[in-house]
Parts: sequence; structure tokens; C-alpha cells
Amino acid sequence: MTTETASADAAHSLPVPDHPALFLDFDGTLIDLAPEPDLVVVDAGLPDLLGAIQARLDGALAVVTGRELSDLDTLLAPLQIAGSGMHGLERREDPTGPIARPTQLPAISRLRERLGADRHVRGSGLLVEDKGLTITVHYRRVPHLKPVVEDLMREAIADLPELHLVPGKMLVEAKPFGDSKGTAIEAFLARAPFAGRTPVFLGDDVSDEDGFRAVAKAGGIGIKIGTGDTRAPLRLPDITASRAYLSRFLRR
Ligand SMILES: O=P(O)(O)OC[C@H]1O[C@H](O[C@H]2O[C@H](CO)[C@@H](O)[C@H](O)[C@H]2O)[C@H](O)[C@@H](O)[C@@H]1O
Repeated sequence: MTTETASADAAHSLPVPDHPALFLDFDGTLIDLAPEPDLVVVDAGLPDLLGAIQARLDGALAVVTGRELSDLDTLLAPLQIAGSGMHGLERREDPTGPIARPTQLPAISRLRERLGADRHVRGSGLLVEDKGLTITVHYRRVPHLKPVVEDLMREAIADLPELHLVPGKMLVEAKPFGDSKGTAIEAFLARAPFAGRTPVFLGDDVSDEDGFRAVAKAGGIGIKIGTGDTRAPLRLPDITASRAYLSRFLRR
């Protein structure tokens, strides 16, 4: 059996609820990971697929991502969909409506200054992704620096109790306490067109575990993409399978 056939078989073995609300992580779930956030490739088929699902589900589709929503709009242009960015901090309930976001904490400015001055960061191959409300340090190009990044981020926020660290694939992110992908999904499920539907959430990374918890609580389905520990009850092997599963929402 080819890998492609195995992915298609896996996609067809999973259930699709009768009246679903679909929540999707982005990197590693809908597109392949790249060496840097700006180097990802979005094929033309993805906006087309998401736009068709958005119409088929009467708008009950949201992207729940660690990226900024404006970043996602650029990657999926001209498509806009409802969603939450920066792990629950940003919300856009109406696909073409405004993005709601809290004000930046002074603690993030302090962290920014510290990282800018850190000798480990400058010229090291590490990448600092400043999202305004959160700051991420990527070590994908220098994986041996993982323990250095973990230590430097732990120390950098040690006296900033408003912040905590979220690990991800080859990154460590500092963000304010409170919101998560789980709180974002719960908020969407409380309102139209998501309310009253069975939630399905696809994700691949640690921060997606909050989303899996939220959909389980609401009687829905969590699907982990790829390998790794998870609380999600179902799994798909890769992005090919993820996209094949999503196309089934058009055929219901
Ligand atoms: O919640 P997601 O939509 O999956 O976003 C999680 C993070 O995605 C991005 O980082 C990841 O993708 C990069 C590009 O492929 C890759 O270089 C990096 O190693 C991955 O962790 C994004 O840059 C982060 O801001 C998101 O939090």
C-alpha cells in the first residue's frame, strides 16, 4: 500500500458528524512545516477547500492557530474565515469582521527588551517571532539549542508572573495566562453558527491539547495529526490524510 493510499484509507475510517462545527489548527495540520514561519507554502487548493467547507457548513468553520490572524489572512488571501489567533488571544467571529484582541501587557515589552539584548539570541541562528501580544523563539535551524532556549525563556519571564511558556514544534512561546485554544473553541460554540453543532477539531501540536479538551467536553471529536502523545481519541497520520478527511465535509 502506498503512503497516499494509507492516508486516504485513514481519512475514510474516521467519522464525520451529521451537523458539524469544524475547528482547524494551521501549521502542521493544513500545511507542511517549513524552516521558518515566513517560508511556508500554501497551495492554491487550500483556500479553495476551506472556502467550500465554509459555505457548506454555513460558516461553522474556524481556524484556531498560534499565528496572528492577519498572518493567516495573508497566507490564505483572498479568503477570510472566522478564527482565533495567538492561542486564543485574538478572536474574529465574523469572517470579514474586525479582529478583537486584548491590549499588550507591559511584561511583553520587558521580555522583548531582554531577548533583544540576550547574547544567546544575537547571531545564533535562533529566530525571534514577535507577535505583539506574545513572543516566540524558534530553534528549528539550530535544534541543539533547545535547552538553551528553554533556559533563557524560563529566566526571561521569571519575574513576569503575567506570562507563561507554551512549548511547540521547535519553539518556545511566552504568552499571557488566561486564553487558550480551548477557551476560543468554547466561545465559538456558545454562538451562531457554531452553537448546537458537533465540534470537530484537528491539531498536531502541544497547544492543540486545550482544543481537544474543549471539544471532548462538548461531546465532539478531537483528531491528532501525526505522532506524539495526545488526549485526542482519534488520529490521522499526516497532512495528506488531514486534507482528505476535510474534503469529506463537502460530500455530506
Ligand atoms: O497553532 P498553529 O497554527 O499550528 O501555529 C503554531 C505555530 O506555527 C508556526 O510555527 C510552526 O511552523 C513554522 C513554519 O512551518 C515552523 O518553522 C515552526 O518550527 C513551527 O513551530 C508559527 O511560526 C508560530 O507562531 C505558531 O505558534
